[in-house]
Amino acid sequence: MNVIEIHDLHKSLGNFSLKDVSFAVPQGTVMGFVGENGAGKSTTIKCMLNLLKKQYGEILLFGKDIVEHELSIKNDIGVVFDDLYVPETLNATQLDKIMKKFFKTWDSSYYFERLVQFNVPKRKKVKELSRGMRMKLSIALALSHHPKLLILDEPTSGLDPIIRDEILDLFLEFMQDETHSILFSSHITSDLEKIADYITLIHNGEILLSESKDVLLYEYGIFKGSNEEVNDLPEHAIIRTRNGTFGMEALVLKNEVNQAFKLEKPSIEDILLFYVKGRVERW
Ligand SMILES: Nc1ncnc2c1ncn2[C@@H]1O[C@H](COP(=O)(O)OP(=O)(O)OP(=O)(O)O)[C@@H](O)[C@H]1O
Repeated sequence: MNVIEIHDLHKSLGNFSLKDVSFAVPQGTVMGFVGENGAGKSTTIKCMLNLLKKQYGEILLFGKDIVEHELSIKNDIGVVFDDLYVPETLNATQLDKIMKKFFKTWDSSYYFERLVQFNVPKRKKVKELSRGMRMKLSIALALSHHPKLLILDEPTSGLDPIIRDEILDLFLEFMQDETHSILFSSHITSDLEKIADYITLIHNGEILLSESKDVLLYEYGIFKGSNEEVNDLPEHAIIRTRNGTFGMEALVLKNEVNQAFKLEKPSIEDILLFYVKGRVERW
């Protein structure tokens, strides 16, 4: 079963548009949603949460249309944005009282346990918390009505590597329940490499790739050589090519290439760069 299904989503904002965006997130998995600044990640997420009205297309969460079933669907979702957007003079204890009113399933004792686990002070005002603390508070708020799906829009951007790592561990802990799922938008590919099962790449409002991370990491290879050597690769093995520092580079399907060609193992970042900056043809 897919917890998220997006079919042909279209949305224009000024000069920018999402163009027939389609992808799915299977239950029990983490989808890394990646793209450079302005690629359309937040616009897609806002449409998914019905914060922005789509022009056409279909968005199903837990198999139900988000526009028709917004309230019931939102009970099962936890959302974390790139910052904590609540009045800055409130503290974590006051936020508990507010959240109780929004969610029938709000679990105060679970929330306060998370604050202790994440070392977030209960009585400090939001404006007095460090950025890392605010994000941890944001995650505690997103988790404490026991959602089945987390939608995370750049939750680790602007954080140092230690806090980022701690936060990724919190998401991995959430994934211990096999019915849980995450959509994680980021442009930090190393975070996605650590946590994601699938990667969806958006570029200029279009989906360029949506694939299992293991397929990308273990079935793709990079060949570096001269133009003539790249020309010797079988046509159907080549996914993208680009100019390298010394000649040409080709992203290829490993199994389709003769072992005489020495291939390097790509990182997720390499693959994304090939898709965004590379060419489909050889030259
Ligand atoms: N309200 C708006 N009116 C006009 N254009 C908008 C509006 N909101 C966003 N945009 C434009 O839409 C494009 C996509 O923005 P979006 O925030 O979805 O990108 P993103 O992939 O989330 O980028 P980032 O990583 O920088 O957050 C950008 O070019 C942005 O300037």
